[in-house]
Amino acid sequence: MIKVEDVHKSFGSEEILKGISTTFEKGKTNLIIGQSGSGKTVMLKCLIGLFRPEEGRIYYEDKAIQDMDEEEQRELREQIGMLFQGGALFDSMTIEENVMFPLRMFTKQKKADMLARVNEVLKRVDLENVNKKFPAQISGGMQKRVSIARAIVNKPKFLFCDEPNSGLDPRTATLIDNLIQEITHENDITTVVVTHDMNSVMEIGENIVLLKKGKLAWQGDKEDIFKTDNKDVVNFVYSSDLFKKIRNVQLKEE
Ligand SMILES: Nc1ncnc2c1ncn2[C@@H]1O[C@H](COP(=O)(O)OP(=O)(O)OP(=O)(O)O)[C@@H](O)[C@H]1O
Repeated sequence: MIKVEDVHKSFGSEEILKGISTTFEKGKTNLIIGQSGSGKTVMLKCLIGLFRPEEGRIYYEDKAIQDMDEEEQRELREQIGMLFQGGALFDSMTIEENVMFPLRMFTKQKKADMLARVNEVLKRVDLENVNKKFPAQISGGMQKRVSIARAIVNKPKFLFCDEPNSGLDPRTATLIDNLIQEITHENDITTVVVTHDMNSVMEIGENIVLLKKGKLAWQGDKEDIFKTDNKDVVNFVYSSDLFKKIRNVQLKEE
């Protein structure tokens, strides 16, 4: 579980996060949604410690990052898996080397043990016989699977994903969403996904945090989101053309 308490983050005189308080739950896919510029990525970067909020606290389980000494912060970094926008694989490394990277960085395991774990996670994401290929030699969807394998190879307790299915066709995007959710459940991970994709909201929205201009506008799950009258939620949901069309059809039928 990650608990966020009254987080403020500014750049110069511009306050981007204006006192966010929320909880991201363990064993669930927690989504941060909101219009472009609402502060989703800044929030994610505060969560992983890339940005330091001027005010507020971020608790990992019982301990706030702000109270951790260097050793505790290093331990926390080891427990974090990250899936960046676009996958961000190292082009000059093979798939196997890419996935092994966090193990080489954070552990002192023997090569054979690392390789066994790499093969285990590649199998989990349904990728076999690609070990010696380079990222450019496999499809975008496969690259995304490799990124997921790399994000979970060191058995993280916390997984952060920034727009994990951007640039993928809808079917592959759904497969990636479902894979992230399955892995979250299997390993009881606290997963936080930044997305503006309504399909993701409907597929894996177990705890959805809606940001609007740096404030928390609404929180609920994928069932709640279609029941609420909250104006910001309705505006967000029906800003998607697909949902506007579905809504029009429903209105015509009534
Ligand atoms: N390093 C930075 N320095 C200055 N301003 C920043 C920095 N990072 C983000 N911002 C500003 O913070 C605001 C929120 O940006 P953020 O990237 O969090 O939006 P977002 O909700 O993730 O949008 P999108 O969906 O377009 O990615 C923007 O106005 C952006 O210009």
